[in-house]
Amino acid sequence: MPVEEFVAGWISGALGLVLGHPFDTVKVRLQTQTTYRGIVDCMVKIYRHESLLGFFKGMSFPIASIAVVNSVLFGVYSNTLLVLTATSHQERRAQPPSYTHIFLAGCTGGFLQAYCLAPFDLIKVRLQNQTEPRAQPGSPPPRYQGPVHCAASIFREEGPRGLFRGAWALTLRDTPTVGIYFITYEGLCRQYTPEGQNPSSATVLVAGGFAGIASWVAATPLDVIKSRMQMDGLRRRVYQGMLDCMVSSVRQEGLGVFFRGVTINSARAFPVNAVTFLSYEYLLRWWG
Ligand SMILES: CN(C)C(=N)NCCC[C@H](N)C(=O)O
Repeated sequence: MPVEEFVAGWISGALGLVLGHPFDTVKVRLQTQTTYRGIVDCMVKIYRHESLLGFFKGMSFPIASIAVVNSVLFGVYSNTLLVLTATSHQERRAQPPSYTHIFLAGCTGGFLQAYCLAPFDLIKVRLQNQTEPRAQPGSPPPRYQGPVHCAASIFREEGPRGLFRGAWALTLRDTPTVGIYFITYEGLCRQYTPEGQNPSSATVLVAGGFAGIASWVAATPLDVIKSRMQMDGLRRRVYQGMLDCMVSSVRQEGLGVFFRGVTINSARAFPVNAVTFLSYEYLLRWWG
């Protein structure tokens, strides 16, 4: 099994993650809290109360976990294509796989990465939602004092299954949308690249960026539900399950609730995935 795809997936994912984390914090707050009037209001409040560091809350765990999550995503995607089409990454420009194969390989990668991602994503969302400024002498400490403390507290208070809260919504969010992610990327690269050649850097950047936007727009409804399920149980359980969360969110906030955070999600998705695909492609060409 070729391992380069796993390593390239890890490095490219880490670069994208650092670039996109501040946007991600704003998105999570908008999806789960009702105190903000919009993106700008949320950004100003975070900056005023929590300083620039507020935007980077909850980033250390995703950085540590990206090695597993993104390498599973890209590694499983590429190796599934290898099984389906008997072509390696280098051979795929000359013998392009069908869109059905790309979609199936993307869904497989999305499904498996969701399981690795679930506990890390939960901890990230819980930490991002802590609105207290950095600990100051005399002020009460925030509920979670860091990722390890957060993981241990969830384990103690909610049991081992608590670490997988929201995992179903996450799996449903990622399985089809990662298929969309790779189809959009490949489709755009093929459109703007002469047959048999490698796409140029500009094409990779644009195709990666739009793949990010297309997949995140499709993912936003379940992203909202996933974030709410992950925050549920913090004080008391509000939702009986995913369906109950959907129904009560729509009852209280209307259908628009499914598109909470879609603008910031898209603004984040473009640069993150442009950089992710560019570094992924170049690392593989370099090693190839
Ligand atoms: C819509 N979804 C779930 C995706 N497209 N997932 C693939 C990876 C996305 C990238 N790490 C990011 O954080 O944007």
